[in-house]
Amino acid sequence: MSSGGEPPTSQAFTPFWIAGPGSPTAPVVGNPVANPVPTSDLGTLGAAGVANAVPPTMSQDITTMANAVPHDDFNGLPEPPPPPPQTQDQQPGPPDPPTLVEAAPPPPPAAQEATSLEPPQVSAPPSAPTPAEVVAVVEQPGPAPAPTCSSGAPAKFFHTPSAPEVKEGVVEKKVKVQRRRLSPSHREMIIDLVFNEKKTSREVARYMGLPQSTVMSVVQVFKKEHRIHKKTATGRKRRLTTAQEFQLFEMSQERDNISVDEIRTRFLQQFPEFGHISKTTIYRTLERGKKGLIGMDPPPERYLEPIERFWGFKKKMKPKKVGAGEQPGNHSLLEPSVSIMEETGPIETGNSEKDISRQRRSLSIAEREMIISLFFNENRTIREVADFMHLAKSTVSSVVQVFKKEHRIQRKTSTGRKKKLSDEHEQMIMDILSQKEDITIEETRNRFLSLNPEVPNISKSTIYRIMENCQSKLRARSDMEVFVGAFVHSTEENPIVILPGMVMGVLNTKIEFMESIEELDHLKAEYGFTDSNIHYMTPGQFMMPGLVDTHIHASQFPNNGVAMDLPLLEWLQTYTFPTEANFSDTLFAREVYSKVVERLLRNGTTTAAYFGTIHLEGSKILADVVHDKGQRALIGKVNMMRNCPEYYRELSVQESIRDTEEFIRYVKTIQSPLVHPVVTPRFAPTCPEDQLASLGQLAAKYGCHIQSHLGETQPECNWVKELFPWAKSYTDVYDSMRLLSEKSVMAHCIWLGDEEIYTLRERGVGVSHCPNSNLSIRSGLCDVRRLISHGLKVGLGTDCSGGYSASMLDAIRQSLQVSNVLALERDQDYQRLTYKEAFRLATLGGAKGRTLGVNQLVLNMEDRIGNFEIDKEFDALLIDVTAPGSAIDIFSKDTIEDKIQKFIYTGDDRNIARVYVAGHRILDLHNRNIH
Ligand SMILES: Nc1nc2[nH]cnc2c(=O)[nH]1
Repeated sequence: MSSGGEPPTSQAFTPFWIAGPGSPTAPVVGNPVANPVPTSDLGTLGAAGVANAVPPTMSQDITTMANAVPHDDFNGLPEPPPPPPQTQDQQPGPPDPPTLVEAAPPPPPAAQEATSLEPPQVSAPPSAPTPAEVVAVVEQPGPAPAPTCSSGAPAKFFHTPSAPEVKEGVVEKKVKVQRRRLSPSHREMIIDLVFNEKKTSREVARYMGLPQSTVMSVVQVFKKEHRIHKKTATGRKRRLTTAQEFQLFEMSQERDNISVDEIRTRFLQQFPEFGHISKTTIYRTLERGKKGLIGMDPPPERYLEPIERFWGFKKKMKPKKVGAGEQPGNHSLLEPSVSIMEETGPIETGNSEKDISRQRRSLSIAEREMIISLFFNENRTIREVADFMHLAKSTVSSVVQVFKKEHRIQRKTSTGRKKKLSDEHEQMIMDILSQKEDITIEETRNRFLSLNPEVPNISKSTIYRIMENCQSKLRARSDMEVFVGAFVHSTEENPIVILPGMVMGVLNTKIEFMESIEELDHLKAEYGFTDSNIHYMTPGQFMMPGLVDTHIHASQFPNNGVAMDLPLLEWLQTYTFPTEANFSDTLFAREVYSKVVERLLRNGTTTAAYFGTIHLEGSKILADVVHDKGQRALIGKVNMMRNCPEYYRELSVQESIRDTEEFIRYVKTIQSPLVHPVVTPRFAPTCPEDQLASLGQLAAKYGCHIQSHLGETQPECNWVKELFPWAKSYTDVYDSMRLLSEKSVMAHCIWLGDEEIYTLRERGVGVSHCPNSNLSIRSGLCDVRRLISHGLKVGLGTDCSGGYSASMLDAIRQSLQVSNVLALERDQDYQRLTYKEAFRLATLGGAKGRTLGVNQLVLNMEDRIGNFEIDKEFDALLIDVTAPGSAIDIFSKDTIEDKIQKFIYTGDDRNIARVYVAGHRILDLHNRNIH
């Protein structure tokens, strides 16, 4: 248990700035709003805290607050200098960075920047913790991730091949690979790379060190066995070969102004067999070309380890088997084809039936596959194949004949006719496959055979076939979804881009293509989808990216819409801490968290950065609920241990770090690509230095995001000055504790000096602008224009329940109103936020600074979500401005832009017809089906 005990039960109400130390009055568990309570912790608040905590009166109105912000915009001025380096003569500094008991592993990339900073060279403040007080983050290996496949198919359908057999005595590694017989695991690897990873046979061949024809023939045999025609079982487009990719890229380089249409025409002239190629494929290839990635595909990670083992692996060569009638030196079952071609002459053959069949039998599997491939795929004649492979024509012909026969007669393989499995047996295999996530084929076979002793054997490829059927059934449900109609999103260059008359394809989790409607037939041909896959949007519908709430307290949802009468510090003690204390009750936690996640999804929030409470179990429940409901999220277990009530605080730094580490590990074991832990020190006043420093280390150790509050109110800022007298600023407190990095999100950031803004920018920190909360509890007017023009990443947050609405549409509107108010107070040149910019803040996020290079999402997920770029995850909302009963009125003269604007200003959840996260439809208004 994290909580420091049960809340006291007195219902008396005394504002905490009136109540003296030792007069803790207590909340009632249940409805803290109806029974507002003072802090029980005034003693720790300190005199200055009390003085500074006096709520700002209404005389501290908009004018004074706005003017209090140092607002020299840097528009038109040279880039501001970076924050000056700290020197010895500066004020007393932060405590020494904590020492780890055991060396922490090198920080993950995102944390590296912060970690590599020099610690401030200043003397320790009076309250500096000793190293022993700082809790060490002890390295413990996390659980190994279960195997997954990049195509998103369940991990159970793939298994890592074991190291292939290698013969000793062969010098060239490549030759060594080619000379061995293909093991079943190699075949599976080939199948996996081609069918699941969509690698070309050339790429696979190069990667595995095999002749391309061998790879092709394995693929061909597999396709035949599984009756896969031209297109693969996934219905996925045919891939370009590396040579074709090069061709496309070279064509694009020939002239500056060459059009994609022209490239396409020329490409199809050169490769008429290709039939159709979409513009998306061409764009994507050109992109890869520009980045120098063509031909550079790294192998999927899961194969690196076995392959490395393979390269370093020396195995004793098996004694060469020489079959009856075979000449030593001629090729045998163990002799691979390449060495035969390179090292031996043609095989001596007689013409008798017996000789031919003996020769056929003695061919290696790879050779037979090569024959098949050359004959069937490359359309060589028997004679050409025989010449090329130094074999007798009759041998080649007999292999071809047998292959033809075998594949016309169902499931007859080279090992002889297989007994067809009964339907019950097939079903049993499917059951075995689905019982365990990461089951291997070998294990499946063993289990099956032990359950059915009457079955003498079953081949791996039969299991593969059953598995493949199983998979295609699974896929059939989630195969490509295609949307036709209007799309709206933001890019770095334009806050709103409207794309009417487009067609977008979504495959599994990602956006596969986005093209003009004229391309529909091409795309159908290329991807093999039909009208049944297409959703045609009505004129009242459009698709937009999912909304991203960068700051929300899930645990404050019970207070949503109440208790707005006190300013931040009093509001926390009176309403918020008592409410959060209730989350020691796990049933209550589940009830609230289910409701808040559903509410957010209904309102189109596909990604959220959540604060939970200090409770470990409750925070785990939040992660579970989010995962179950399919939302993308960062989940934080809150850390706080001072200046908060005794009944709601962590008891020690050790406990805080231990529980937080357990929480991080727990979230990681969920193994969801969507749900991640975020280290969450509540804010500086509630966290002493040693706790902050240990949390900084923990975040670095696990490569976690970090979230907190910064510069929300003036009393809070004054208080921080007193609590951390050594710090240059509030921001410096977090910076000194290694809490600022590209993965950090700081909420509010209203009362920041320029130096603090530079620091945030240098560290790549994202800012969550929470306009509703800033107005509702009167914290101040955040000048977002100032933050953006200084190069900060900014997104929007609802900050429920400081803000009274959990809807991001409300956050958009309030951000515009705050900007309007600022504009009224500033000179004429002040650039208000436009509705388009606010839309971008709520989806992609904003960053004008060129230091970051690209438009970065506050949650550091810009490579995955935020807009409709190809290959991004499909997090999207289908908006219907004509939804029955909605608050929007549409007229015949309304343009698509009017409709979008009306939705932003007057729409609500009734207009959000569907919600998609990572390609999954998790809400459909017509079915009301949040899972
Ligand atoms: N708005 C807001 N600010 C905070 N600062 C510290 N805690 C909180 C909180 O819960 N809400």
